[in-house]
Amino acid sequence: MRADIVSIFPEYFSPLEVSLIGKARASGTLDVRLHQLRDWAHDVHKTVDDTPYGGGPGMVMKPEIWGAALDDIAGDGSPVLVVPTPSGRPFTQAMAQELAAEPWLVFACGRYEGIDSRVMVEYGRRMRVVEVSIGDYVLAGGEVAVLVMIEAIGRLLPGVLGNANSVVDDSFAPGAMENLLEGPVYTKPPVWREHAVPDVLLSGHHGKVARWRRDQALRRTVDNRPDLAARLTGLDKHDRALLD
Ligand SMILES: NC(=O)c1ccno1
Repeated sequence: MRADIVSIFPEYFSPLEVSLIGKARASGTLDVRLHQLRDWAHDVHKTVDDTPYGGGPGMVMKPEIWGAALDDIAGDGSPVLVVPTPSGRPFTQAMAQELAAEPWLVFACGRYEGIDSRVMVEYGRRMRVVEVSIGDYVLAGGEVAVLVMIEAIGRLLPGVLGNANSVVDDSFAPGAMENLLEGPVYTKPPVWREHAVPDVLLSGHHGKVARWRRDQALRRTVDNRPDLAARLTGLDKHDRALLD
């Protein structure tokens, strides 16, 4: 996968040089290319924003600058243009899976009050444009949201995770874990400051361990995400007794 990131703060993305994503880049699985948006602004101050039509606070990012940058980066290609914004569609594990199947993503990091909306209309004519929110809160710009998305997407790429099975057991992963949060996890020692690991996990009985883990996931989902619990399907009598 190729991932182009356009930002006025490309230095935000140094974390993409370490850990799993750094290894994915080194192996060639993920080709991240950073672009300084101001390189397409040719006035002496490298201006990328201006006042909003209709008045109101803040500044809006200029369409000409974004157009020049995206034309150069995308050329005649048709990447998926991903625009982080609080007003976008929710970024979910399912969307991460969907985007991980794409060969080429271009991330446009807005700042100030956002990018002139005509940019998304213009590029929607020649490529898929997704405006995405990582949560119901407002950040100072799209950079942190792109870090989140690249991590969530990059870990799904073939060979990035040492154990591909761990993706299957992810919280929110489509399938058995969909709408279920992961339960508690433990490692050695078996007792730590009087806190003992649940006996079932030491039993070696795989069936009982699986049942216990699902019960814990159900309980955590009901406690922390009743909205997800309401969407759970395929629950048996045992599950329902836990939820009530
Ligand atoms: N919530 C978000 O995804 C976001 C992106 C930029 N500002 O907030």
